[in-house]
Amino acid sequence: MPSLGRLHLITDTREGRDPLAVVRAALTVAHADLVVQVRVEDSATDREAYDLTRRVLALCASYQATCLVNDRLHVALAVGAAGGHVGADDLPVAAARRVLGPTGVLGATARAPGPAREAVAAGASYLGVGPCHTTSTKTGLPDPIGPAGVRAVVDAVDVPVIAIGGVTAARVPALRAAGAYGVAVVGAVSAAADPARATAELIEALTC
Ligand SMILES: Cc1ncc(COP(=O)(O)OP(=O)(O)O)c(N)n1
Ligand SMILES: Cc1ncsc1CCOP(=O)(O)O
Ligand SMILES: [Mg+2]
Repeated sequence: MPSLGRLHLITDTREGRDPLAVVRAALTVAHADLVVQVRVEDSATDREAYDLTRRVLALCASYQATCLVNDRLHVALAVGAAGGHVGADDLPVAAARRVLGPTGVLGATARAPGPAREAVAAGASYLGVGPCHTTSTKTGLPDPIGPAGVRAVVDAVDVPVIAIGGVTAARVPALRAAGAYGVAVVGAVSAAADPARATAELIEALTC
């Protein structure tokens, strides 16, 4: 498997957002360092998810960037994306691994060392760990775990840990110091006045 990018941009498909414009802007800066995870609203149809993912994948292909699909692994397979990401309400990690096959990139959400170890044993190739900080992008989340919570998971597994939840460029150094391999963001790029600049700041923070 090629090495995983350190900056994961998760699409924001809420009303009034323009996910393709944001992905395009981020790719012009981050190129192959970017992983784009296509995440649609639960209310979106599979056809909508499929159409968006095809377009994101085409953009990613121009920059040799990686495209993953959140939750809907059949969409990932249908478009030929590199893999997908699952959490507690999605397919179990072992089932997701069977769907994607041995070479697909499979992310799994984990917030604590025990579940993190289980996810890796079941076939996760990286872990999304958080929420690290408070976020308004997703509701119903448990309390933030902070850099110390990230460190606890990092110490328990031997796969890349991607910190998620309220991540900004200013918060990257503490997360990296805690052992995070990379970060996943929605708002830090999608809600920025200048998504390309916001991407550059995140990349810079990740490479320091
Ligand atoms: C990199 C990364 N980490 C965590 C998540 C969250 O996934 P999940 O817990 O399944 O929640 P939803 O995103 O599906 O609402 C993620 N998507 N990516
Ligand atoms: C999908 C998800 N899972 C945990 S936090 C989160 C959203 C992160 O969004 P933001 O980067 O805007 O805080
Ligand atoms: Mg999910």
